[in-house]
Amino acid sequence: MSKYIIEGGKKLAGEIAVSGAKNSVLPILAATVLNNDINTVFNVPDISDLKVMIKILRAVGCKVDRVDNIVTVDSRTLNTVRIPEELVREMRSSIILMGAMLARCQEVEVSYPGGCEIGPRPIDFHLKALKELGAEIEESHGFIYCKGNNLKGADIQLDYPSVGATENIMLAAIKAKGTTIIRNAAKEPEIIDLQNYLNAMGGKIYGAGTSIIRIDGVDHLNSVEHTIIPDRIVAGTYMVASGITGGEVVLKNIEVDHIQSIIAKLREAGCLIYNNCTTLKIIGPKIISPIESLQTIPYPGFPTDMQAQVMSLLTIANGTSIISETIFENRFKHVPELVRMGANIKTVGNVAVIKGVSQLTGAKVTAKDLRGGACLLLAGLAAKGTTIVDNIYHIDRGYEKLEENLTSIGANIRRIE
Ligand SMILES: CC(=O)N[C@H]1[C@@H](OP(=O)(O)OP(=O)(O)OC[C@H]2O[C@@H](n3ccc(=O)[nH]c3=O)[C@H](O)[C@@H]2O)O[C@H](CO)[C@@H](O)[C@@H]1O
Ligand SMILES: C=C(OP(=O)(O)O)C(=O)O
Repeated sequence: MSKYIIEGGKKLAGEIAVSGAKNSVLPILAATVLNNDINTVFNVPDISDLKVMIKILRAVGCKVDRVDNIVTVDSRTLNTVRIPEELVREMRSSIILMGAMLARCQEVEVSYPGGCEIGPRPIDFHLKALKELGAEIEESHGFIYCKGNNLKGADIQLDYPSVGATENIMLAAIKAKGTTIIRNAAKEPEIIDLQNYLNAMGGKIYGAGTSIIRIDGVDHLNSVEHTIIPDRIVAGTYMVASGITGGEVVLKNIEVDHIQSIIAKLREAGCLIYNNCTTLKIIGPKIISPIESLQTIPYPGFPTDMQAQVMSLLTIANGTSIISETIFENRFKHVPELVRMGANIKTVGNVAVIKGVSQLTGAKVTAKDLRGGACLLLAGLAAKGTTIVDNIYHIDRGYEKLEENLTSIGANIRRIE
């Protein structure tokens, strides 16, 4: 198993260009199966989840070419509606293929998805919504068989603004007869990116970024070229790297509007942040201030995908911080690992109380999920001595050239296989 070895205590300084967003590229690549044509996607991050998505697309017969960060998918050769179980289980986003394949082939067979171990992650909203569009769904032995010869637009009320369910409905409804309305839709920037991709294909979708999305079904979808938005969570992770090391880091290729909630909390922690629309400089404080209350909330609230990374910063704040994780039931698996490094954190249910300590110390710790792994790496950058982070395949799911980027701004980090 690959590991990171980090010698902590180096101030980071320099410039990093942020990659394309994982949580945008995966649904958009799933959407390439919608038409019978060739689609090109730019600014694709080099992460392991992308490799899984490419394998899935090839497994259903698409021809996929990847040159640097450009991926071309020829979906004219799609030849099966069965998505291989071993690939679906590797990655949560594979479930988004359900809506896309249903729209393209009127049929799909898929197993329950994988993803981070951050809670049960049910897909009942997805299945209920697809049924409302007219799909017939059977579930047995962990497989879902879905048929939809005659999908019809529907008025769908989501119980929660689920990102994945909103995406699945957009994909399934794009070719349905008539109009679909999604109420209480997710408003994340990745939903807007998906709408832009689908509309460039000839879709008629309106309202992404608000809580009501309208999809007017169309008959034909054409070839498309699309550039993925910058990854707001990768940007946030590098911002914490600068903050926790008292560094001075400039980030390029960001969308400042997408990270306002992260900027606000890092300012509360004492970081100095200067930005224009696409570039941001973050200077870490000499003394990190605690954050009295941080709650993870659907966009534009503070993202659950940044909870662990900000917790690492608060472990060395000058006082007590409180974090409430409201999206996922089990997203504190990094806590016992941070405690091994000398952090003082107590959790009660979905609330973590973090009493800042003056210094973390290097230790051998294990990544339990993607962002929790990134949080341990960040803690290692600030800790005294050597930190070994095990199971970094979790981190590889979502970060491109992480050790190269961090080394280029002064970190002492290396990967051993
Ligand atoms: C709202 C939110 O922040 N969503 C995050 C979620 O998206 P992802 O699409 O994975 O999850 P959802 O947005 O669907 O889930 C939000 C909440 O709804 C529940 N739920 C969801 C679907 C369903 O059918 N039934 C159900 O009960 C989930 O258990 C969770 O508590 O994880 C991604 C990866 O970490 C993040 O990038 C997204 O920002
Ligand atoms: C948990 C994450 O991803 P996934 O939903 O793909 O597991 C994440 O991006 O933080």
